[in-house]
Amino acid sequence: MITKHMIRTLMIETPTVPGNLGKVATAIGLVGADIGEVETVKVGPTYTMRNITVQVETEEQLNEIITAIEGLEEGIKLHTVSDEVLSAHEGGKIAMKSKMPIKSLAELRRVYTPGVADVCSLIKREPDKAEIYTTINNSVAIVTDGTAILGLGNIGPVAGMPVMEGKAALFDQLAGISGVPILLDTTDPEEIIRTVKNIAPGFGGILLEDIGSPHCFEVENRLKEELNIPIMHDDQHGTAVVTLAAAISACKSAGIDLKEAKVGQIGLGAAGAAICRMFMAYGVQVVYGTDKSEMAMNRLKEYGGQISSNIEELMETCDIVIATTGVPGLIKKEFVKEGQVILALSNPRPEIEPEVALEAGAAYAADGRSINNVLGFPGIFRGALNAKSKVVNHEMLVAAAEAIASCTKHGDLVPDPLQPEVHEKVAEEVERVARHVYVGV
Ligand SMILES: NC(=O)c1ccc[n+]([C@@H]2O[C@H](COP(=O)([O-])OP(=O)(O)OC[C@H]3O[C@@H](n4cnc5c(N)ncnc54)[C@H](O)[C@@H]3O)[C@@H](O)[C@H]2O)c1
Ligand SMILES: O=C(O)C[C@H](O)C(=O)O
Ligand SMILES: [Mg+2]
Repeated sequence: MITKHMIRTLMIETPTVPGNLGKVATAIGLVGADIGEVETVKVGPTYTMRNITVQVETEEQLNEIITAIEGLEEGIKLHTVSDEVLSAHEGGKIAMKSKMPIKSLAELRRVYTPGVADVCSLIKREPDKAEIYTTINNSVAIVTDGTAILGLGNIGPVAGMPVMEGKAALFDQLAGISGVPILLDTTDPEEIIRTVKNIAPGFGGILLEDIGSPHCFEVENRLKEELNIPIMHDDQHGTAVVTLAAAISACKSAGIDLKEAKVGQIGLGAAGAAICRMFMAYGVQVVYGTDKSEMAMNRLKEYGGQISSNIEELMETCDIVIATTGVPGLIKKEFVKEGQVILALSNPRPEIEPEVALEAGAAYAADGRSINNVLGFPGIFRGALNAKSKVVNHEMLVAAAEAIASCTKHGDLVPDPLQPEVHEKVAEEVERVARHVYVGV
């Protein structure tokens, strides 16, 4: 079954007679669409109204469903077709809210002036007190210049805002962190660095998001040198953590030693380069790579990786293949080798659909929806902030990968991202390693 990416909700009326819902379901199924939720909105004496969610590949397929349902007789009526994903975004997904009630003058004076002046003066005298009396230490700036939004490319920061709001929503719900989207109207590395440094006093950490390569490398390295708070480019290190966790789990299930496996990467941009470095630092002996950019290939050589001249050659050589190109369908099913592990991580659509890779002989296959940095970044920042760490370093990232792998059931590649224990475990391990490094044990 190919994953279908368009989700629509159909409001359908059927006479309250057994068998009518079945006719609707058959009409949808014959077109090749998938049915998601079925919600009964109203059961009347003569008719029943339901919202049926369908997942389709294209507009044409949606139109075929509409025609098929309209063609059903016996009083079956299609009332509306709505796009619930779009509706869910109306007004945006996040808000800055007060934690304090302000309903009386006494409360107003406590929360704001004149009371607040004493708190300001205290922080002026003792700057460390900002950690206790402000939200700074629990806030992370989610910074993008819009140059590599998902696999959609350079669509600009405003078009990328739904992703940044999504990251903020995940920070809140999975780790209790206030994530604040910051959209930059520049793609110049120097300007990005200057801007982030100028806003840094308001944050306990900085998450760089969907900033394309190669400028993301300089931006991240310089900010790490010049600022004293945890900084992480999610597309690089968040992705590398989760990919390493998935590879550890796949190898454990398949009885292979990851360090001896031949790992191959298609796409060596922000995500690909970091995955390569992480796997090598973990102890993987050989990492092969291919990219259409010569600069990216040179980077691979610098890291000690081996170049494959094309995708076919890489697929032929490797046990574990990781793709981060942003190009849907790039890996043809004919390239898949029996028993291979294929992680096609591009969002919103992978280089090969997991179902296609499995049918073609892969032992394990997954896409960027399940192997996603959502499993890493909330807990990594929770742990770093709890430890009052000034950095996010390699040891903390490996601890996060091992924590994710330890929460994964045998036969799965990664755990369910909505399982709170996963994020708690990642946070706990990252905090433990960060504290260990700090006290210099
Ligand atoms: N699942 C996740 O958690 C996750 C996280 C980060 C990025 N990603 C996905 O990875 C993809 C890349 O993101 P990025 O931030 O690394 O972008 P990027 O622009 O930094 O890197 C993309 C790289 O792919 C290369 N490439 C493009 N087309 C190619 C082709 N036909 N053959 C070989 N190489 C090709 C480019 O030259 C570039 O080096 C995106 O689709 C993104 O959604 C997924
Ligand atoms: O944001 C995501 O869902 C994944 C990742 O950061 C991406 O850019 O694809
Ligand atoms: Mg991203």
